[in-house]
Amino acid sequence: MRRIEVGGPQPYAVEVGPGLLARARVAERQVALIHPADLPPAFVATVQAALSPTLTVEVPARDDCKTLGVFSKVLSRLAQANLPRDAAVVGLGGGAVTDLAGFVAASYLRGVAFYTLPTTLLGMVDAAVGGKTGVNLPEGKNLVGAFWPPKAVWCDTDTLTTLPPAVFAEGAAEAYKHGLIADPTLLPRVLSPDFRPGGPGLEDTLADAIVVKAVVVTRDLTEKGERAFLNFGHTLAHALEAVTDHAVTHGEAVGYGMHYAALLSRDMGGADLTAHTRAFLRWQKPRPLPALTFEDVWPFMARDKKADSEGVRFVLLHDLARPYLARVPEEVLRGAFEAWQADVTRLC
Ligand SMILES: O=C(O)C(=O)C[C@@H](O)[C@H](O)[C@H](O)COP(=O)(O)O
Repeated sequence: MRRIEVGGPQPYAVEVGPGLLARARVAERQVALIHPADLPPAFVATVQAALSPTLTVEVPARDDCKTLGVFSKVLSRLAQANLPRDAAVVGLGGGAVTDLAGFVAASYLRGVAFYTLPTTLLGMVDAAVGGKTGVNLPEGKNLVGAFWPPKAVWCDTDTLTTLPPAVFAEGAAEAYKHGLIADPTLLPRVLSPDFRPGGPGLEDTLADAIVVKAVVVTRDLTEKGERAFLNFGHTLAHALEAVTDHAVTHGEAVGYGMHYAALLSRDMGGADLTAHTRAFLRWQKPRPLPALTFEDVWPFMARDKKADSEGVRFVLLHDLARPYLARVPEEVLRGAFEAWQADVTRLC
């Protein structure tokens, strides 16, 4: 069992280990439990037994739950149950549902307590930790939301054994990203055969990947500075998700997006780290992309949240663990896009 402390205005702990769904405890007397429709019923039953929720709300799976329509319906369910302000919202499931549940918690009665029980690798390494909550708009990913940190995060590693291998591999993209931006020891460990559900390398590699995020969000909860580095690969990734209406999953898109960001980093004068991002794509084996042009993705990249009034900014790497934010000239963006397309067509 590993315990990772997250500091900042509202400190909390992330616990990583087996059997945690049954051990979840909250201080609040009333609880709204939110989970996706495709979650194994045994997970829901275990958490219901642990927390005796006032109501349990099932929402559509994956990003289909991250809409203003679903958000509004969930809020109505809480209001119809007269859930009071001293209640808690608990998000159980993958990153999409914990993003939605957190935004519900941040908004209902202007804010109630929030807890996360991630059941996917992506949720554990990334989405359930750090307090970025929200939903998508047709115009782009996560365009509406709030910073609303959880009071506790329980990563029950037993849940990972039920994941299809492709879903586990999706989540590995965020752990690999933490290796590229901060802790290069993670790079071989994520690609190692020991890093698998039930494997000997799982708990420590997962926990060390979470530590990277915990350190950053402790220092910069609301992304005034270094938190933006956690967005490495996400400018193209979010565009791929939006332009394909989420047919490309977040983890696949991050794998693709990291390779684009590595090409941009090289073309802007940084070290050539593309062997790492190619190795990751070979390992992850994302589904092939539809044919896309730069013009298809550019409108979505232009709405990226790292853009300021002077335009879009990308997270690039001078070298491993040396991230920085930069504006990139259009000809460099286009050139790297062509190189990226040639690579991903060959590799994936
Ligand atoms: O926590 C962060 O900060 C991140 O950027 C981590 C990302 O991996 C994550 O997907 C995040 O939700 C994206 O944030 P966004 O601000 O680009 O929507």
